[in-house]
Amino acid sequence: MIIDGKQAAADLRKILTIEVAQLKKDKGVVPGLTVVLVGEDPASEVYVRNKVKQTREVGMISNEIKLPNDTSEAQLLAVLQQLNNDDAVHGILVQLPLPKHIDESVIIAAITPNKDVDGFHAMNSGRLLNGEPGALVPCTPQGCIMLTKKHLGEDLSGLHAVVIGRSNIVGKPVALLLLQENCTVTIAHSRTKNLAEVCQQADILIAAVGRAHFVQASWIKPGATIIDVGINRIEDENGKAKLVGDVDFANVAAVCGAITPVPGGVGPMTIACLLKNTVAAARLNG
Ligand SMILES: Nc1nc2c(c(=O)[nH]1)N[C@@H](CN(C=O)c1ccc(C(=O)N[C@@H](CCC(=O)O)C(=O)O)cc1)CN2
Ligand SMILES: [Mg+2]
Repeated sequence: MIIDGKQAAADLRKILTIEVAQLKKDKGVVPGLTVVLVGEDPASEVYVRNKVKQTREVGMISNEIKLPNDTSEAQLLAVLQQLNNDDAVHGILVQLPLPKHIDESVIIAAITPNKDVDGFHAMNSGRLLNGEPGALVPCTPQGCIMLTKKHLGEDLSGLHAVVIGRSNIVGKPVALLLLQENCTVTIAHSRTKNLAEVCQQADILIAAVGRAHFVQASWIKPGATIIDVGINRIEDENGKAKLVGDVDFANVAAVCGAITPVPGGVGPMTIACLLKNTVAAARLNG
């Protein structure tokens, strides 16, 4: 079975459209998201355009602030301070990656935690770690759990989940979410010994390594659920640019029980969950 992330994202946006209308009716609050883009990375420009468009489509306010590549860290911090103080802005997102001369951790730390719709601020990762209410949870990990449940249902307890990757943005938070779901969780990474054997134990395998076609069919437990977070641009046999995941899709699909495609899997859920976090932030701040 192929898990359709595009459809799941459209379903979530439909629910959010109703919630946004309800929030406006009951509280007079229209959630507002501001996305800050520094520089001209072409992929980031596409993602930001899609974020702005989809935010508006569900009835929320969306603003984009485009800054030149040579924006200093201090200038970006000044923009964030203004947004932190603006009551009409419920969610703030700084598109990553930032130009090399800007320290991402300094920027993430400068966003008011209750407006941090990416869920990257230490206050939000701490809340997630402690299982506290009110955490804004990173979007891609939320999407991974929703897509896993599309196939396996709501109860994941007792299943062995293996996460390949330990980034603050995907690997660590998705492992914490799986633990909240009562999974037995293994975090594997570039130094893990016997990675194939570790993956063979997985009922749920989350691949977030950033290497095209890295996960092989021989690593897969028959019937496992595979969530592919990778977005790798490669050339096909005719030299044409092509987007592929971290999983050798064609061969793994023959062994597993269900798998997310790339494109059309986790990617669309990342933006839908950003909209969900913006509604949550409007409830926290509104
Ligand atoms: N501040 C953030 N920066 C980045 C994040 C993030 O969550 N917050 N994640 C990624 C980029 N990203 C969103 O920003 C993102 C990546 C991919 C997709 C997506 O829908 N992908 C499509 C394919 C699109 C294509 O052709 O390129 C898919 O997989 O079907 C959405 C959002 C890094 N930066
Ligand atoms: Mg940098």
